[in-house]
Amino acid sequence: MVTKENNYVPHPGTICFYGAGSMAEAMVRGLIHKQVASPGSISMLNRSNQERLVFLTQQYGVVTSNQPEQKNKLLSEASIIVLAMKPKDVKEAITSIAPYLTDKQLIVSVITGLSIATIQKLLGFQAPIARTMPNTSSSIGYGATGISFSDEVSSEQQQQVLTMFEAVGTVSVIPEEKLEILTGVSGSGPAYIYFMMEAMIAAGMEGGLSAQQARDLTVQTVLGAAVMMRETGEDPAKLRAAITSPNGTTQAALDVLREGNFTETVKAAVRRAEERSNELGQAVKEALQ
Ligand SMILES: NC(=O)C1=CN([C@@H]2O[C@H](COP(=O)(O)OP(=O)(O)OC[C@H]3O[C@@H](n4cnc5c(N)ncnc54)[C@H](OP(=O)(O)O)[C@@H]3O)[C@@H](O)[C@H]2O)C=CC1
Ligand SMILES: O=C(O)[C@@H]1CCC=N1
Repeated sequence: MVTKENNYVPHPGTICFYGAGSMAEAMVRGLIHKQVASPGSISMLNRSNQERLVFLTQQYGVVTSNQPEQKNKLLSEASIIVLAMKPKDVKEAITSIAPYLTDKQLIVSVITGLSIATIQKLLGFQAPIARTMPNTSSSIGYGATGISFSDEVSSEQQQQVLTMFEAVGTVSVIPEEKLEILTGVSGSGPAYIYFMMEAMIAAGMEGGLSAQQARDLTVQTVLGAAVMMRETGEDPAKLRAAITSPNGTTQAALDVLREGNFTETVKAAVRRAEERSNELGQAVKEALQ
């Protein structure tokens, strides 16, 4: 593999998001809110959606573009490039920006399943890469992010990445091969909880609560359970046992969940997300061969 240089000197502290969708916005919102980066130091680039860029500029005051020349300049000048497009768009997107990047810039990927080796292959040089798996709760400072660093990432760059993600939640630095199962737990995880909440709200409304009451009660219940687990440090099974009176309502409800194979179903869902992450990465890899 080759190293690479060009005539641009990256501006320290500038972050360029290549891909301006849900995950990029969640991070930008968190970074600005926590004052880890100023709006003027952040650029957000996409393929074509102009309306989206207008919204992002109005909402966050960041620099945005979908114009090739301006995009290439913003990419060349950024010290950190965050890759935030869907796996299906990766090949075209990364190969098209590779000529404007150098190994002096840090690449942060939030792309599901895409390995460090594949990103370096697409770039054509040995870039320093932080492969991450955040989740959308980063937008309100409650994210949970897994990170693996390539050997080329300096300790100063590692610290920059940790600062970025710790500002928007918790961080687990883990070996790259564990990022897939982490995706199944925390990357996709918020969606499982929302799914459960949707069902609780629907049941509450079907039983006669107003939509607002069902929503408020469900939100407070999930919030209380999460905070309880964090604050007490207790095993969830013990917290569950404290609610479950013998022959009471909770036991009756949990019996219904068991009849529906609740534990096995949730585990299978997490493992399927892990497997899907592998499949997504493999598809990009195969497209390169
Ligand atoms: N959403 C989530 O909860 C999480 C997502 N991720 C990962 O983050 C990545 C992004 O996901 P998400 O934000 O949901 O996706 P979105 O579909 O919301 O956004 C994708 C963005 O990529 C842009 N894009 C696509 N192709 C190109 C290209 N060739 N050049 C420039 N920009 C391009 C799109 O631009 P345009 O609209 O103009 O086409 C759009 O702004 C994915 O890989 C996903 O796996 C990781 C953790 C959690
Ligand atoms: O569904 C996806 O592919 C991404 C990865 C984690 C959350 N959303």
